[in-house]
Amino acid sequence: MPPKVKICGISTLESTKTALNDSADFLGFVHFAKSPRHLPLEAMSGLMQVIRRVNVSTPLVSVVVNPDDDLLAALKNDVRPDLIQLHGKESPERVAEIQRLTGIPLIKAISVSEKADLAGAHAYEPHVDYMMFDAKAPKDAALPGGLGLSFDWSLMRHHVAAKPWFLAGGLSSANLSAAVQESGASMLDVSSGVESAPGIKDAGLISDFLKAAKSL
Ligand SMILES: O=C(O)c1ccccc1N[C@@H]1O[C@H](COP(=O)(O)O)[C@@H](O)[C@H]1O
Repeated sequence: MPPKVKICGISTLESTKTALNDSADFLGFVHFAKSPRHLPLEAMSGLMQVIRRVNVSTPLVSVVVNPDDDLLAALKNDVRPDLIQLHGKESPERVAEIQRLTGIPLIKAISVSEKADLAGAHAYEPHVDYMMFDAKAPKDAALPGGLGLSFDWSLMRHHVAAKPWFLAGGLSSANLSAAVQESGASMLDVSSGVESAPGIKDAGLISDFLKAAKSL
């Protein structure tokens, strides 16, 4: 079975069309002011409404970082994504609270640089539908993800998980086969690996990535 793919950091209808034509399994939209992929909530909501007119089956994911209750209320009441991806330093208790507050299925991203980072993942599992494992950002980085950095994929090999998980960080059409082989991932998440410049999605690279993943 080929891995499922989430194309993340989408901000235009053009890249949405390419991703859907080539059978992306999830589409991600980032709301984080420091990101070159940042979408204000109104724009995210508008784009999602347009997408839903032509496609109701592909889950649409709002990616946020340490969201406060006001942002969660806006996501729940106005944007209404299928999933919320938490890509900050949210504690397991906060994730449980976010689940209660929104009722929206969650993806929790964990930053990984060494095996010990994986142990903390289990505490989140009761509160989420999916986990995500992404490379740990450098201390001085402006973003917690979307940096095109990978981690040692073999760390995932013996990870026993109660929830399905995405592998993220520095993936591209050139390395995804090795990443799947080394990590055992059945779900992939990509952003900068399908861009020509930070925040600029490239139709050819999106297509290449999806075709390479679907051919595994
Ligand atoms: O992409 C961003 O700008 C971003 C901002 C804030 C939180 C998360 C973000 N991106 C997530 O990181 C992964 C991996 O990115 P990459 O493929 O290494 O560029 C991306 O898919 C998003 O889920």
